[in-house]
Amino acid sequence: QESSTPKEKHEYQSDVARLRRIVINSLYSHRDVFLRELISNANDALEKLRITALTDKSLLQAGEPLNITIKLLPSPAGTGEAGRVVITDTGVGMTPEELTQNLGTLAKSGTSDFLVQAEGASTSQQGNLIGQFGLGFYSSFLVADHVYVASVPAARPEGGEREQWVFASGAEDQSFEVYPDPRGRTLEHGTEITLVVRDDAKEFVDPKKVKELVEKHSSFSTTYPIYLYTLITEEVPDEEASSVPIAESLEHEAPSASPKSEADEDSEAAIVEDLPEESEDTAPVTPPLPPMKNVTREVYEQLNDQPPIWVCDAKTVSDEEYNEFYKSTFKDSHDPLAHLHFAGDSGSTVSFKSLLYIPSELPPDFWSSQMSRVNGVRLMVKRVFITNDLGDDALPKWISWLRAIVDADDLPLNVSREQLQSTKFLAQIKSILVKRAISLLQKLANAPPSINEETGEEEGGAKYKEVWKAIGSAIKMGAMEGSAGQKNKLGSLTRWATNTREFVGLDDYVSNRKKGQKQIFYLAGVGQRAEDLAKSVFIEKLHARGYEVLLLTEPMDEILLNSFQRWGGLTFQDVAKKGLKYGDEDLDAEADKTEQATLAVRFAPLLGWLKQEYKGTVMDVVISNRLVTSPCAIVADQYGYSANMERLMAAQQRTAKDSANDWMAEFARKQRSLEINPKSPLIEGMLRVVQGLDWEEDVLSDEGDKPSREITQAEFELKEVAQILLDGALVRSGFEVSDPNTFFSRVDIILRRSLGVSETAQAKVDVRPAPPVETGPLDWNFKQHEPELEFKEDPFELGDFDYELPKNPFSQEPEAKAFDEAQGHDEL
Ligand SMILES: Nc1ncnc2c1ncn2[C@@H]1O[C@H](COP(=O)(O)OP(=O)(O)OP(=O)(O)O)[C@@H](O)[C@H]1O
Repeated sequence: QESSTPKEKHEYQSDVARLRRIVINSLYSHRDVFLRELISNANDALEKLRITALTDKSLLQAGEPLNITIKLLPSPAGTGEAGRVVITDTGVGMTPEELTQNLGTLAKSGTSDFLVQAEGASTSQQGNLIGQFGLGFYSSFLVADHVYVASVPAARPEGGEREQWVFASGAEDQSFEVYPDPRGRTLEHGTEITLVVRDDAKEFVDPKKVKELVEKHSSFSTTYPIYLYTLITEEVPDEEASSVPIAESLEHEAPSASPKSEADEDSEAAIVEDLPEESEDTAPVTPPLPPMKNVTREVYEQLNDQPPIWVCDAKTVSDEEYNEFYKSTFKDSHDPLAHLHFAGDSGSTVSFKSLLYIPSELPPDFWSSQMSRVNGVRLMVKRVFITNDLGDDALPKWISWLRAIVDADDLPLNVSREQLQSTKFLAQIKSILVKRAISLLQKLANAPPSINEETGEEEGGAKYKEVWKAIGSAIKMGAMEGSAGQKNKLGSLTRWATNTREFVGLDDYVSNRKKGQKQIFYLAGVGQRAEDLAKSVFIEKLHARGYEVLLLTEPMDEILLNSFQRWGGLTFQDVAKKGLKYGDEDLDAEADKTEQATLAVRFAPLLGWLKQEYKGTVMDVVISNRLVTSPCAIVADQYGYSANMERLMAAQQRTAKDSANDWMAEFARKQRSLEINPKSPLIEGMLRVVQGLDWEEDVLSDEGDKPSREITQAEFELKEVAQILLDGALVRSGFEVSDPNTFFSRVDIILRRSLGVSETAQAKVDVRPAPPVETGPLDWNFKQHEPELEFKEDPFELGDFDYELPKNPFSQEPEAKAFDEAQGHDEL
């Protein structure tokens, strides 16, 4: 394709060069995808033409063929090329401007982000990433050194004629050329892509290989015929060179004289048996061989003459075929997790066939994108693509991950989306798809676990684990915003981790409840791991008693559960809040009551003292029924925030600051109680100290917050312990301590006391300051190894830092000098 016409040279957009490099680098072992990509582009161009021709009749004359042809051509001798693959479609084609724009730049959104990600990834990760991004035209360079794209637009450009132009580029080039095709017009309209195949990719010029690839990747992906054009050279008798016409000479000769194929030999063997035996001396007459010559024929063979997959009988289609069809149609490099193939009736007398797929992950922009009208439903009429934009009848956001083909039999071919919308068809289709997808999910979720005999792996229920991992959060979203009917079905499909099991449905939880249990217990900790939540102080007694607790780790979990209000007749109970009932309290009611009454009397002094101590911080101090080993916990009241809710609210307030929220948060913070564990030795110890104090009368006569009486050393120390106990309870219960510095200073004192170390002794601080400010010029030419900065030995003598600790009035030691900030800095 040498041209004498002046060629316009264009630099590739820098992103294109980067993408081509990644494609070529990472996909060497998946080179064969190039054919799928180019066929997919050809299919798109044909669809585009057919659809625009519905409104602009001038674009397509009646009877004009819409098809794709793959030609495999040998290369001229001595060129060093392995051959050429030429893929031609009779689609919309491109103007010279479109050739430059479409093939020289990347218009895809998110390209830059993708490139940054891909460049930082390993080669195999790159392969995966690219699979998701879509390779498109640039995959040509996986097998070709040079690519020529000749194209004629179907539409006449404004004020001009339709011309055939060429886009040409080498695999290594930083630029490409666009010029009028020196061959003139060879195409009516459409695009012809010529790949000059590299020597190491010569397998792709082999018809057998190409047939195999089309069968594997593309046979179902286009409804337009794909033809394979090959040149076949055969040896045939040369009639002209023969004096006797061959047909005539054969008439007189024995069958063995004709050039034989293997089949001929077989049939001849069969005939020989029927012939009368010849005497040994009758030698067979050997006829003269006719002269032969090589004849090259053009052969067109349709590669996709089978009907599209969705109209086939499901029994005749293998899983692999379903998966291949999915990957090429929906441009996904991963197999789908499940499919459903069914025929239906829309309810408005339109019958249709449909094929649904659950992809292996949510689309990358699932959470970030606004509701998109265009999603993964491809609407066809009589096998011909109509639209993938269902307008207002697009699938709801929660299920927009669904990939589906819907092919209606009884609609006119030239129907437009607007016309469809005026009928009820689209709305009916949408509701049928959602219903069917939910029933597919239910089937997977309820499949009993079974063992695959070949692999020995668990199947059935295991498949749903994969599905849940991939789209579980979308199912939760559906359960939250779906209609009442959907809410229950989707709620049944949700799965949770618990303290005893990993993957539990709500129905399963309910049937596993203990006698008398009226609550579904849950504990929420957004962003935490379920196994860490399972160790929470709030679960210890429930766990020890054998109750199951749902562990919620995603932000919407708690809101979702509360939106159900009840499940299977049980209410939901946050175990970090008041109101926890085991349901068997009545069984041992008398014994329990007596024990509670005894404990209440015994611990009354401690409860009273703690209530006084924590006044304004917690609402109440009570004896706990939920602790086993931990000494205490902070429990939110019904209207208070659990630690989880408090964190969520705090995150929200950072974005939406308003005083009503602040007020609410402050109110909620106060709605909590401290529960103490009467069985804990620490609590027992505190009780003993309180019993030794003489404080009750003082407090009763006290009007202010601070008792007017003298505080003894024992009470002072108990106050410190009480503060640490409260902060510890907050942390244990997942809350934040209000002032971590004070908390740790207190811990510090207790540690010193237990070690017999002075409570006021200061740490010796000896810090070498940074050298003086650099005044010399900046050296931009950094050497690989910069010389080490030199410091003088111990250049400054620093004064000791003092660290202020809360002062203990009972300490026998002289008071330490307070840290003077200004003085400290002066010294520096
Ligand atoms: N055979 C063709 N006929 C007409 N236009 C084409 C053809 N092949 C490519 N194009 C144009 O070139 C553009 C870029 O093609 P490319 O294959 O790189 O990306 P894409 O098809 O948009 O995306 P992807 O293939 O990744 O889904 C296409 O959007 C289309 O406009």
